[in-house]
Amino acid sequence: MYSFILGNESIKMALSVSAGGRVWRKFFKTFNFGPNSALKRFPTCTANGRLYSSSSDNVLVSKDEKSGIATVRMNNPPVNSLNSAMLVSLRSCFEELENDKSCRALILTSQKPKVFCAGLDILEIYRKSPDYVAQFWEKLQDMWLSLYGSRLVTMAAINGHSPAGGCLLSLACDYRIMAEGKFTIGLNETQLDLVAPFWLRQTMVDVIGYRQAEMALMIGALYTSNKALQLGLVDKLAPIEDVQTVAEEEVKNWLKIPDQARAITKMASRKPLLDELRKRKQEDIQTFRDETTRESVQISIQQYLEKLKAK
Ligand SMILES: CC/C=C\C/C=C\CCCC/C=C/C(=O)SCCNC(=O)CCNC(=O)[C@H](O)C(C)(C)COP(=O)(O)OP(=O)(O)OC[C@H]1O[C@@H](n2cnc3c(N)ncnc32)[C@H](O)[C@@H]1OP(=O)(O)O
Repeated sequence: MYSFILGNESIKMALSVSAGGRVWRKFFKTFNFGPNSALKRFPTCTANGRLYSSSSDNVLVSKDEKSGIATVRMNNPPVNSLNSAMLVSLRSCFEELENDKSCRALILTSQKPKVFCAGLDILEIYRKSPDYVAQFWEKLQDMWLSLYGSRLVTMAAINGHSPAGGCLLSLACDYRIMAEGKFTIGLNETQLDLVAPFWLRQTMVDVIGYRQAEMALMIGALYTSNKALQLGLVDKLAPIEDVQTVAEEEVKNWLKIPDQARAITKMASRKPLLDELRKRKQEDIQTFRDETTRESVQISIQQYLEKLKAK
């Protein structure tokens, strides 16, 4: 019964041979997984189990065939900022791993220690056309839907700074291990005169609770690793050189839980937010386009960029 969850077809197969099939059938009927749901897609994994067909090397993937644990390393120097190409590569990588029946978990980390991800590439929203920023935002939404809605165990191995979009990636995972030391994490959008969208704000609330999230979001707080651990924004700390090993150990613990029960439980708790974004996708894109192209916001972004360069 507890076979991998690969897509609708294999779920149906599992149900038909299972004594408890009726229960699961009722579950899937009740939750009516949407068109983008990881649980609904049919797998298209390659014959030899190797995957990832991106033509660029901004995302590096390695997979341990025995354990089914894939490591996804962001590789967009100098700071892994999320530009359009990066968002497309990440999404395609997450989807390919999702559809690889031998993959059970993914660890998301940075190829360049000290910076996990500097967030959205600010240049992608500076003096760009409304259509361009709209397309950019949709790429972010799609990447997030694929990571947050993944059937896999997803673990963020945060081996450096993780502001804004870096924190977004971390919050979309199931568990967060962060490097000890001077590194920071948080949703600092308001410092750039930006407002985090509802789906991102909600993940912060879900992880650290309403009061702390409300405060953190309003002041655009960036927390040190220690403070982040105290708040529950990350789950564990490790010396920077051990973050990957600790993540692998933690994943192995998670993989002791039967995949199907774990994934269904995860989806049951995440489905409302996934559905809400799917439903309000166009409205969310429009808000982003209108907000970011506003002259006053463009001036704030320009000032922020100047501050970054002058650092
Ligand atoms: C529907 C909703 C409607 C409206 C909402 C609108 C928007 C919501 C968006 C919400 C989602 C997420 C938003 C974001 O992610 S915004 C990005 C925020 N990021 C940051 O504030 C981080 C900025 N960077 C840093 O603090 C540091 O770079 C960092 C990560 C601590 C690393 O420090 P260090 O190693 O010292 O590296 P440098 O600072 O010297 O940077 C090297 C180089 O990279 C440039 N750079 C850094 N970060 C970015 C970035 N995010 N985008 C583009 N470029 C970046 C930096 O300027 C340096 O460039 P140089 O040319 O000087 O080498």
